[in-house]
Amino acid sequence: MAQFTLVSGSVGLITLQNPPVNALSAATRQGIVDMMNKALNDPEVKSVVVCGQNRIFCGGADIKEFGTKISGPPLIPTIHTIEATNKPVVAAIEGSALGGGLELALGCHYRIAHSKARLGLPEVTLGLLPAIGGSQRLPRLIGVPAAIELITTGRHITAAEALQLGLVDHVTRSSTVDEAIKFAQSVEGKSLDSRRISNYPCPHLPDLDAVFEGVMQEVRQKAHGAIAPIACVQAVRAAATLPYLEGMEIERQLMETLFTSSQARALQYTFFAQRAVSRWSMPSGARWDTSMPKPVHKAAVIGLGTMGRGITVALAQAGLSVVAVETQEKQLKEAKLVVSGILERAAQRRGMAPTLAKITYSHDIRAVADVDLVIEAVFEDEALKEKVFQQLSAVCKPGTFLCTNTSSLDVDHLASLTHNPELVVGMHFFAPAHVMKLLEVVYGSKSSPEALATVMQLGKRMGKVSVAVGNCWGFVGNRMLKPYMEQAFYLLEEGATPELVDQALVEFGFPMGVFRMSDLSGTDVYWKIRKEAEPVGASGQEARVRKGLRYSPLGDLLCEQGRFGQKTGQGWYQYDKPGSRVARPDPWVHNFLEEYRARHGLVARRIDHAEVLERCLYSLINEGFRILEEGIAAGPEDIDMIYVFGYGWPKHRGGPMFYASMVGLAKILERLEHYHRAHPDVPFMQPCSLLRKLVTCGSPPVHKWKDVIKKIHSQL
Ligand SMILES: CCCCCCCCCCCCC/C=C/C(=O)SCCNC(=O)CCNC(=O)[C@H](O)C(C)(C)COP(=O)(O)OP(=O)(O)OC[C@H]1O[C@@H](n2cnc3c(N)ncnc32)[C@H](O)[C@@H]1OP(=O)(O)O
Repeated sequence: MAQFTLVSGSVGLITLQNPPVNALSAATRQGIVDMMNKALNDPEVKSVVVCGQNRIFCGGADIKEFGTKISGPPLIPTIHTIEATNKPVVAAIEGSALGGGLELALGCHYRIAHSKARLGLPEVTLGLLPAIGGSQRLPRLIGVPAAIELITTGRHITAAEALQLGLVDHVTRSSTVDEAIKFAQSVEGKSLDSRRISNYPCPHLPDLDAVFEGVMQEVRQKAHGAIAPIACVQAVRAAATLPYLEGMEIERQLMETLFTSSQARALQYTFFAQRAVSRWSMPSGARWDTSMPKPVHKAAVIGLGTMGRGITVALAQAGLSVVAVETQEKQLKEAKLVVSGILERAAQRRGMAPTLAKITYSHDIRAVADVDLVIEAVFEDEALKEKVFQQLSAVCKPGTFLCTNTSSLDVDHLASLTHNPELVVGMHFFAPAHVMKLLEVVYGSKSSPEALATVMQLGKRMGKVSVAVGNCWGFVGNRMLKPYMEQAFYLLEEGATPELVDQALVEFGFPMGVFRMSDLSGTDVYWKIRKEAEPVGASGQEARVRKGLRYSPLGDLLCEQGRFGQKTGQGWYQYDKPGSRVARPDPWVHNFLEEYRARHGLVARRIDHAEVLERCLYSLINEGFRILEEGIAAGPEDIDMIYVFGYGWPKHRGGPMFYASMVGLAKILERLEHYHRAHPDVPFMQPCSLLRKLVTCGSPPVHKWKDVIKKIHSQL
């Protein structure tokens, strides 16, 4: 797990060996301890270089060990030994030096990095803090403000930025290990007094209290209830105000609290779930490792509205040649300006040349004749999309993959209009498409494994978290949103205000509540979908029952007043002017709700946050179980990643299905039964049979659910 070699006569080269990322597993830590002792006790060794096998220094602590009984030696004493020795120790950083890996490097006397290396302390993203001395050494080395920023965001930085911050001593484009060996020899026998970071005083900051107060406020606001960022600030404050060893004790105490927290478990689950969803499978048995993607060099986007523009940017930034098609001249002109602007600003931020030349614009759909893949992103209108798919099937070269960015239409139906339905796949992007990480990749009943593999690969190239899902109304994300929004409307009918519902959801950790979100995306978006799905509710109709089931027309009534949300300056909230982002409670809405309740003989009652969360979240979770039962999502991780990366579900709660397992499946079942008894006309509250089955099986942990689902499917 770590190898020692004597090189150049006097340099002890210690190589971490734990593929794929040389994580600090118990065996690797033992290897480091043993090899370091060997190097420091060997009189032939005058200096030491630490590096990692396969051109990666170290990906940090072994995350798989968290949540298990930790064995093996701790690293802190070894890092103290390294720092205290009189033999110079140089870290040769290639690939990544992250978390515990960077903390190990901070204990070395010198750090040399390859120009392509990435460095960071991402522990916060796993619900932890850099607890191998990182929270104490980093501020001493690069100053409090920069250290706080890096530690509380967990951002990976480039070698160039690390050099600028003083985190590394030298950056090289040639062999890092060779340079480190030469450098180590050049400093053999020299004093290391000025190289021991734990001896540094923390750079002085005037008005420390005010600085930390401001930082804490900012971090708290961004954390949405996550505790690790707060602990990170407290640890850095200890570094800034206490002697090193006292700071280390604070670091240890804070870590003790975080290490066993449910938030850390959720965030670590998210880390692995994010990687697990790329290992997709289809009900037919086709899988990621047996299906070959086709190369995609040139792609086309049809329709340059908001979504089409974002998709064009994402494709160009992924290095593809793009044909962007828009039939309306004015829209085409505007799109060119917007797309170029986004690409130029992004390139400027990255210090690179923009990729404008990669895009050709056309108002003629025939311009897509030679592309490998098309993404249709025209207005969400069934007849229009049908026409586009028929045209695409006629003009594209054989073998071109045809994708639709629909959020609600039937992928199978669109596929049936083409000559090759096996080449059709849904690509459900989220706005803004070049920013949002989630891509729902929807396979239809005829989509080929090759088509799915190609689109999943393209999603990866675009930097998306791509999740393969089956074809059904709303796919996974929007389908689960329906019961959530429905419950929010019912709560208003029963006495809640939009502010109360939203506040409960924000306190849970969502960046915004359901009504604020609805105002932001436009209250008319779901109005249109509702009207298409249930055309019975003509304008003005207030019936609270549809097809024998409870229905709330509140959203429809609001839209009939022209209150389409932020863009019109009025929705569930009021805004200073159309487009303004500051939402204020609106007495008009309160009156509207009171009048509505009076008209329907509804008596407002007191509703608390717990009820809001149970009704909105448990009904959404229940639908998640139905999706799993039907095989629309392959596993709970798929649903969770869709919610975390597309719907603002707080990462530190792991996604709805993980959250359900943390709350306890028996409790979720009991509460759903309770609400279903109270509202028998709300089918979304009727507990799904998979949930019942899991509870009967003793509520297994989330990673075991697939076994129960497989059994259900095999019995079907
Ligand atoms: C009771 C109280 C006790 C209190 C005290 C207990 C103390 C216990 C010790 C605590 C130590 C705390 C301080 C240190 C903490 C840490 O270091 S936390 C880890 C920090 N590191 C990271 O967050 C890095 C995570 N990894 C990455 O960002 C990327 O993987 C990468 C390194 C940049 C490489 O990216 P890429 O090339 O894209 O590959 P991936 O697909 O992401 O990964 C490849 C496979 O490797 C697995 N993996 C990656 N990192 C780790 C890791 N650190 N541990 C375990 N496994 C890792 C990843 O899952 C992939 O696996 P597969 O999916 O199976 O292929």
